[in-house]
Amino acid sequence: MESSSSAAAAVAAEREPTVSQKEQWALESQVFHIYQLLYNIPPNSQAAMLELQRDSHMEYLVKGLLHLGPSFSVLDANRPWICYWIFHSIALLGESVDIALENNTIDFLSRCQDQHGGYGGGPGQMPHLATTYAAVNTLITIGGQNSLASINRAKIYSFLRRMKHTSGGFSMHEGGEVDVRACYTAISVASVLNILDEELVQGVGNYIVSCQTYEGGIAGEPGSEAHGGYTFCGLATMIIINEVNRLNLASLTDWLVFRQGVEGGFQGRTNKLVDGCYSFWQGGAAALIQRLHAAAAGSASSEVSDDEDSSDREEGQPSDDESSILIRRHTETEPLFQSQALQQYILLCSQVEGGFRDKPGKNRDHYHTCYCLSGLSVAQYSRSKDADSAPLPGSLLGPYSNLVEPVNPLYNIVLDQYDEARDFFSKAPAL
Ligand SMILES: CC(C)=CCC/C(C)=C/CC/C(C)=C/COP(=O)(O)OP(=O)(O)O
Ligand SMILES: [Zn+2]
Repeated sequence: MESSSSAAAAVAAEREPTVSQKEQWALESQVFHIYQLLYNIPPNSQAAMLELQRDSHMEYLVKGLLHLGPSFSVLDANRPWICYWIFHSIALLGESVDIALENNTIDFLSRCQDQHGGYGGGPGQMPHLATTYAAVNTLITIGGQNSLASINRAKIYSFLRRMKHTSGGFSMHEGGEVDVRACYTAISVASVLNILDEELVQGVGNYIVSCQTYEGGIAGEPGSEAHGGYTFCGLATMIIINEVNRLNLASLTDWLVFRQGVEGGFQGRTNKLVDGCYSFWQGGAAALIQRLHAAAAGSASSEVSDDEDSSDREEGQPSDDESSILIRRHTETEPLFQSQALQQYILLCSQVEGGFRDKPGKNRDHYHTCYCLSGLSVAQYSRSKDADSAPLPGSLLGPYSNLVEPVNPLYNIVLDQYDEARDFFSKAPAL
């Protein structure tokens, strides 16, 4: 029988931090020390500042919706984006808004829907791929029959076909620029609405491969500089169309991991400053690569054969098996980035009283609030075994109340809402 003193020693040894935990703590305190010096943070304030200020964020977000007015009458070509940034942030916080506000938003977005398909920045405005992506993601985030059924899939399909460009890519709008963002928004919308087919996919992979640069990241257009925003868009698109292995994933990964700065946040491109919004663009891309590794290791092969039935798929439509595996099953290995350091940057440097910002010295806005919270989610769940299982102990920075909802990183939609939409559109009639 074990003596009580050796049992106590065993317990103490179990509690003894491992070398890697000690290294992690040393790194965290070093990073915090840098913040204190840079941003004049008073001593002993670390714990309080590491808290997610949920109430003040909700207040800021709801005020943002009310500011759009009862009929969203402000003159702005970005209104579907504002809706997405706000509704997605609220969903990440696990909250919802008044039903009247939801109905107002559904009604407003219906009025942005063009009679020939796609959504514009406001009623009567030209349909645009970016605002179409934002409107569709908002309606999925609101969820429910009214919201999902308000999307005219057949007309969106015809809009997407009209935006298809001879290069294989897509134009953002009629006569507009062709770039990786356009490929992503078109393919993401088609995939989530279950209207993706060979005609839409044709040539997209070639176009994106031509945008991967010598650095390893992906540029907006062939010949331009690799950038986090476009790297996320290109990588997610290639996964959705099941052509991700055509990218040089080793050099993409190399490029990506070196974009995390000593401050803990990510920069968008080489030699630029870190910025809170890249917490998602780069952090989300890292999460996708991490899941590709898990899928390649075959950890999900049994799940595919059990759960996924591709027999009722439209002929010519790419299988979504690969992307489903990716989302459902993570990896048990360490994340590709310093997840705690990223959470520190988001909470200590980007968070303000109500909302998030690029960096200290900048003002908060809804775009940065959305992408900082999305990045926080990706970081918190970066060591979870499955898509919706709780983060492993030690991977959540700050109190448990900091935990936000998990997302499907391919679309950046909260997982529950994505699941509802997937189910809804899988039952929708074929076009
Ligand atoms: C879904 C969708 C529409 C995605 C958009 C992706 C995205 C954020 C692209 C970034 C565009 C870009 C080149 C910003 C550089 O800005 P900058 O020069 O001000 O910033 P930097 O100094 O950080 O590079
Ligand atoms: Zn930014």
